[in-house]
Amino acid sequence: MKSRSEEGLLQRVAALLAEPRHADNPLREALEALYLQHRDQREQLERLVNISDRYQALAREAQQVTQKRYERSLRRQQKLSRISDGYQALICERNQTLHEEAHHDALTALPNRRLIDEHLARLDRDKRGYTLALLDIDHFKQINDAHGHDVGDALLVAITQTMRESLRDYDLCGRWGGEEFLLMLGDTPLEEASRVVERMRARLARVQVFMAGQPLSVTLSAGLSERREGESHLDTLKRADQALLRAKRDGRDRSRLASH
Ligand SMILES: Nc1nc2c(ncn2[C@@H]2O[C@H](COP(=O)(O)OP(=O)(O)OP(=O)(O)O)[C@@H](O)[C@H]2O)c(=O)[nH]1
Repeated sequence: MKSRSEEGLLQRVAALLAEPRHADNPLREALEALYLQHRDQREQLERLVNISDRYQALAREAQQVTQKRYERSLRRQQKLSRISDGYQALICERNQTLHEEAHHDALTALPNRRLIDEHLARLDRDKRGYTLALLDIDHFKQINDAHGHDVGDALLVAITQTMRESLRDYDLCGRWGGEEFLLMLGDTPLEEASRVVERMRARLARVQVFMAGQPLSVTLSAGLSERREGESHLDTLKRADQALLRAKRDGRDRSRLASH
């Protein structure tokens, strides 16, 4: 703050003022007043510089505290948002699982009645042509009675696996009831659907599960109906069911087509 030459000058002035031989000097009084005024101003300036330094230190400290607080709050926000993202992903996954469970059969994982109904309603809305095929395992009760429900279940699972593999990408197969399945073949006329179903029945007849080393297999009967112009899926279904009944009556292990 004080330069060395200024300090030296002040010391010289103070020494001159202290000299008794200058006591009567006419300039002494003015010099002393100047000296005192300068000293006051210097002290005042030093105080101001001190205040300014303290203020700057405080401002720096406050800025650091604010910065730390901001970083802490940012970290907390990031953590919360990570938790919230994870939670949302979990809810989304849960919803998907719930949706899957609500629309699929627990044993075979095939679409259940609810999903089938939604699909049929969509087909009706789209006013597209389609053929429905009801497939029913023949004498399934005998399998259950002779070998137990678990073997029946295993056979159902094996059959649905093969059904899924035999379907075209745009077809849908659902579990209609216990041992009954519904194929929904969009944009497929009756004759073409019949070929698809016959191919599938032939493959399904070759599916086997083993019981005490003995192979078990089943045959399936099918009833097919093609949607008539303006008809609702309920009527198409009814005609497929009647055709299935005929297939059963005619000896099972065969398909019957409803008149179009
Ligand atoms: N293991 C097992 N059996 C089932 C399941 N759902 C239905 N069933 C059985 O399937 C059998 C169906 O019997 P029915 O309706 O008399 O028909 P079926 O014996 O196949 O005779 P037809 O259809 O006339 O050829 C019953 O014994 C049901 O208990 C299931 O999820 N698992």
